[in-house]
Parts: sequence; C-alpha cells; structure tokens
Amino acid sequence: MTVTEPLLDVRDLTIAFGGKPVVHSISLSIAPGETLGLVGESGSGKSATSFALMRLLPPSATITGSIRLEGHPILTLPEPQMRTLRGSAVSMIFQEPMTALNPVMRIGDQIGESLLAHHPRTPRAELRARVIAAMQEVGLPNPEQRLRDYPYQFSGGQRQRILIASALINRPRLLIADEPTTALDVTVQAQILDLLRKLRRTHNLSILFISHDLAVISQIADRVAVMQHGRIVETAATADLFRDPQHPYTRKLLASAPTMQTDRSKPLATLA
Ligand SMILES: Nc1ncnc2c1ncn2[C@@H]1O[C@H](COP(=O)(O)OP(=O)(O)OP(=O)(O)O)[C@@H](O)[C@H]1O
Repeated sequence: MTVTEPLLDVRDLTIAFGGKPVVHSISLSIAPGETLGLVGESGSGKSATSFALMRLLPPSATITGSIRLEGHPILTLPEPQMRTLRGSAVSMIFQEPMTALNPVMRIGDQIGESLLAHHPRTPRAELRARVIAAMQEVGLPNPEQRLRDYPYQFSGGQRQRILIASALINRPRLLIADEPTTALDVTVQAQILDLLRKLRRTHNLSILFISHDLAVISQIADRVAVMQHGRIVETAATADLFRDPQHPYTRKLLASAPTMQTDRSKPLATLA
C-alpha cells in the first residue's frame, strides 16, 4: 500500500434487505489517521453500512459494490481471512456497551479474550500485563484490582472504555464507532470523545464515527459524510460543511442542532 492510498475505500456500495435497497450506491474513503463522521437520521442506513464494512450483515442482505480495507477486498475475501482482519485491522464499538459486554464474565477476561482471538498462545503473564496496559490506556482506574470486576460494577462511561480497550487491544488501523456516546450524559460523552482523540493521535488510528448528532461529530471528525435515505448527499471537510452546507438536508441538520454555533461568518471554536 502506498501512503497516498486510503485505508478504507468504499465504492458504489448498495445494501438491500428482501430486495429493498436501504443503502444506495454510496462511496467514501478514509485516510490513515483520519476521522470521518457519518451523520444522518435514524434509519438512513448508517449501521447497515458499518456492519457491511465488518462483513457482519445477515445472509438475508444483498451487497454489491466494493469495499477495500488496506487493499483487501472485504466483500469477496474468504471467511478465515476476514476473521483475521476483524479485530486486528478493523474493530467496532457500539452505543450500548452493556449489551456488547458479557454480564457474567470478569472484564479482564473479556478484554483478554479479544487478544487471545488473534494471539491464542499468549503466555498468561503477558496476557495479564497487556490487559492491564490496555485498561490503563483507556483511563480505567486501578486496573490490577478492577480486572476481576464484572460489567455491572462499572459506570456507563467506564463500560464504553472497557469496550474501547477490547476493540483496540490488537491495534487495528480502523475503528468503527457507531453512536459510541449517544447513551452517555454530556460530561461523560466529552470524556469519551477526548479519549478517542488521544488514541487517534497516539496510534494514528482511523475512525469512522457514526452519529445522528452533528454537534458531536463536529468535535471529532476531520470530514463529514451526510446520509439521507441510504444515500450520501454531501461530503466535506467539517469546517467547510458547517460554514457552507451545500445540501438542503445538511442545512436542516445544522438548523436542528440548537447547541451548535451556525454563524457561518465565524470559525467554529470546536473545530480547532
Ligand atoms: N437485518 C435487517 N433486516 C431488514 N432490514 C434491516 C436490517 N437491518 C437494517 N434494516 C433496515 O435498513 C434501514 C437502515 O437501517 P440502519 O440501522 O442502517 O439505519 P441507521 O441510520 O443506523 O439508524 P439508527 O440510527 O436508528 O440505527 C432501515 O430501514 C432498517 O429497518
């Protein structure tokens, strides 16, 4: 792969369920270290798109077009190779961490399981050290003691940190974050966004950040793709999108986000 090649390159991706298209010929790309925001209202096809990138859509879905991740053709790759890429090249975090965590498994074992899925022969002491390091990196307090705790013993924000630790322990190059802060209150949301920004910097991580909330996206994305009814109607650098939205739907999204500064004559403080 040359440095100019995108990490993720999606062309003309169409997804249909029962013959009914829900994603229509979308194209997008993400460069190494870049964060692309994907915004759109509920049902616009954001999650279907993200599951297609992981090749985790149910067999009932018909998918056409192409998805290349670090040059790998995701839609035609044999399943064993795809399993290798999941976790090690691309990982995903979701809105509700509680449902993604196993409630009866200690969190240290859950984070360790992600590592073992790709490195099954990791010696026990090394596994423990890697889990503790991963917990430290995402800001979980007292990792040596807390790795024996269960998910219910953590707050919502801490549970999202556990999932982030799990998702990143194999150092994937792309993180798909599907509404990762939607279930959290505003203060905790800001902390998780801070953490993602820090991890992006430290690891040159690319992020596909999915949200219905343009105000949240503006705090993290370098570029934004706006999705409506399964189509990407506009893609622009975040600052440009806010200053000069081209599509009527983008303008509608901007207008319906009252907490956001939409005065186009001034740069957005949050985009610094
Ligand atoms: N497994 C499935 N079977 C049938 N239809 C599906 C399936 N998954 C998604 N859909 C349909 O695809 C469309 C897009 O859904 P999707 O979940 O991708 O939207 P979204 O933008 O992520 O919305 P939300 O923010 O509410 O999750 C919806 O009409 C949904 O009902």
